[in-house]
Amino acid sequence: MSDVKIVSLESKDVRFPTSLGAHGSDAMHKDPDYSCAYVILKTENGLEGNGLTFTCGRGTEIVVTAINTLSTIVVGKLAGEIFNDFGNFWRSLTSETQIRWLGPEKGVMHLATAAIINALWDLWGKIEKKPVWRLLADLTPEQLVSVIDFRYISDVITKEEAIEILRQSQTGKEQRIQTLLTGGYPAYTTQVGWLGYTEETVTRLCHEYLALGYTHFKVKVGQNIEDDIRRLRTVRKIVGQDNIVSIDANQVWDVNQAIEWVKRLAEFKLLWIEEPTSPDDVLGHLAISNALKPLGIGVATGEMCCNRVLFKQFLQSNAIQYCQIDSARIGGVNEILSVYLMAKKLGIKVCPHAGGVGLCEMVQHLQMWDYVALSGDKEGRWVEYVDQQHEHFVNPVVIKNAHYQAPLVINVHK
Ligand SMILES: C[C@H](O)[C@@H](O)[C@@H](O)[C@H](O)C(=O)O
Ligand SMILES: [Mg+2]
Repeated sequence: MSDVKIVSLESKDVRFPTSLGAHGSDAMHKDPDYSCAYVILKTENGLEGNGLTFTCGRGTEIVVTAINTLSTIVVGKLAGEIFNDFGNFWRSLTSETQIRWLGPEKGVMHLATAAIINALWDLWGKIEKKPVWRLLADLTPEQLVSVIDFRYISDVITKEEAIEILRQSQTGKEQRIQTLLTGGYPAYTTQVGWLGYTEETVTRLCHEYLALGYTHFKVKVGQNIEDDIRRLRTVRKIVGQDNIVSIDANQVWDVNQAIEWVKRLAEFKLLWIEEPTSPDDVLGHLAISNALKPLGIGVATGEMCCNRVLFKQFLQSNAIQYCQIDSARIGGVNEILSVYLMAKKLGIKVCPHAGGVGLCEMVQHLQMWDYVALSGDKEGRWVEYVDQQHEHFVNPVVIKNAHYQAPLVINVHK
């Protein structure tokens, strides 16, 4: 492991005026300006680790300040010192004796943690000269588990159990790597259904994405029931009955309102309703899930789930059927791995949230690792795909026939 020192951390406030075109708009976030708080770690031998967390415009400066506050815990450390004991380093970042009061392990501080932790994984990948999915897949079960902080989740999964699950999942790994390298990983798209798009735009985009090979489309709902019915009718007419349609309300409803509203949309044969209510309301999601089960509609959430503890409760109580981890919301790769392990143990599918700025670029690595080294399964799982802001990345995602192509090389930006 490299003994190279991390000599600086720079954080940037990067914003794009996407609200001008209503790109990314939903019932709750009517005018998002896709933005990010971006982290650049530099080592003494000239390597860079890049990471980010996604934001919607105003307030990004607060996340940047939080990153700067945490930077003293990272700068001056040897990379090897961090990566050889990553679980404990993660805990030192989230349990700093005074800063912890600002979270703990949630909100702005956890977004900042995610940006720093993701930059560290990028750096580790560059040191090992491997894309992160491959770095993860090549770690032994013991090494992988050593990056995770099991505090608060050991009642559901212990270190030893996690090692055992990972050991069992080694069977067939090489073959799955080959399958991934040839076929990629399935994507679904939300690009067709932003709430602020006109009927004409939705129609055009549905045709376009159908022609690109997509089979699963997500539509924003929740502002006006008549509009939702009209829009879903349009989408269904174009994509047909055999393709999949899901909906996303971005937390606008009360629990009973969610049940009533979604029942009125059930005729459109929906796979899931995403974020029907508050992202913290485990029992509310359970009530919605129970009410919609007879209609064949699942419940999905996760893009604003604050940490592994809340994910534990959603998974434990069967309140959700689709677990939507987000690469930049909880405390970065280390904590997300613990959610994948709990989901695997409890038999719940992970379908990551992506889009934003750089979320597709980051989360593809985690889902590819999951396929290769943990769940071993792609059936009924997709990574979200949104066609925005990819051009700003040195290694943008590559999608072919609605499948994410596994990143192979590391192009280091100089
Ligand atoms: C404000 C954002 O675009 C959200 O609407 C978006 O992340 C969305 O919830 C999604 O699932 O893609
Ligand atoms: Mg969503």
